[in-house]
Amino acid sequence: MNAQPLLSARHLSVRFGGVLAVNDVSFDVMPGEVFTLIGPNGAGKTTVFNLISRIYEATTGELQFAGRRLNDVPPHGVAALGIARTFQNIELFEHATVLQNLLIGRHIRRRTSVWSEMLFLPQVRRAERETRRKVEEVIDLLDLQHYRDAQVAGLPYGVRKVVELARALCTEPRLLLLDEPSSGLNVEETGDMAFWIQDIRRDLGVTVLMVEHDMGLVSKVSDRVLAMNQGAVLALGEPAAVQSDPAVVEAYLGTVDDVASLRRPRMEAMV
Ligand SMILES: Nc1ncnc2c1ncn2[C@@H]1O[C@H](COP(=O)(O)OP(=O)(O)OP(=O)(O)O)[C@@H](O)[C@H]1O
Repeated sequence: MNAQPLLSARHLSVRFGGVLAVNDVSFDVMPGEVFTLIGPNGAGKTTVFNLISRIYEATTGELQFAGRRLNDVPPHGVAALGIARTFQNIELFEHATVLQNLLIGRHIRRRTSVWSEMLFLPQVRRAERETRRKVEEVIDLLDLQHYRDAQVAGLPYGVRKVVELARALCTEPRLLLLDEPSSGLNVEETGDMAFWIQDIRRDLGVTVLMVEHDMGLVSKVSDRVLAMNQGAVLALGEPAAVQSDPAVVEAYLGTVDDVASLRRPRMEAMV
């Protein structure tokens, strides 16, 4: 693994009125890894994503992406830097086809000017061919051939999640932010999602930063996990170590005493 982090967060804090949504959070995401944020509801995970996407402004702290300070980049400049994201609630053009959604997603990579587009100059034709090639590569990778010309609105929820993933990949990101990729999926679809994430990392070399609640998926695909609670970092390390960390168990289930009292009735029921 390369020694330079792709994404670096230092002492990030965000305050919304009286709520300290993110409290002095620091972490590095290394190139090629799958790094996952976990934590109970309201822990601050989505706020961290919104800081990286530049939707929110940090109250204090710094973000760097590929050695560049992110704090000064406007929200519309983030994708062009090589950061793509999916959302907890899918955000696609419902009345367009899968292919059209992917072509729109790809469009931000285009470097051709309006004039050259109007005149359909050779560089525009080249860019068009390259766009098609990339979109078809993503369709093949995520096995979407069957849905290429289908309207998004008519697709099952699980397929729409994969289309959203595909659209993010069409921008050829270096960092992919996945906000709860398993939300709304059944067990089988969640298993498929784990394979897609592993394929994306292996075949495209894309670094993944994910927020996820499903611990099965987290354990399967993550290299490292950062657990948060009430805005602050609780634990950082390999998935199994973080999940068994007493502070993490307590944050999810209440105090250690609460956990013990939850267990007792079941033990008694067994005797
Ligand atoms: N725009 C906002 N204005 C005010 N408070 C906010 C805003 N966004 C988030 N918060 C608050 O910040 C805290 C952290 O919220 P956040 O959505 O980041 O948590 P989360 O860990 O992503 O939770 P979940 O797992 O439920 O999505 C919560 O108390 C939330 O109410």
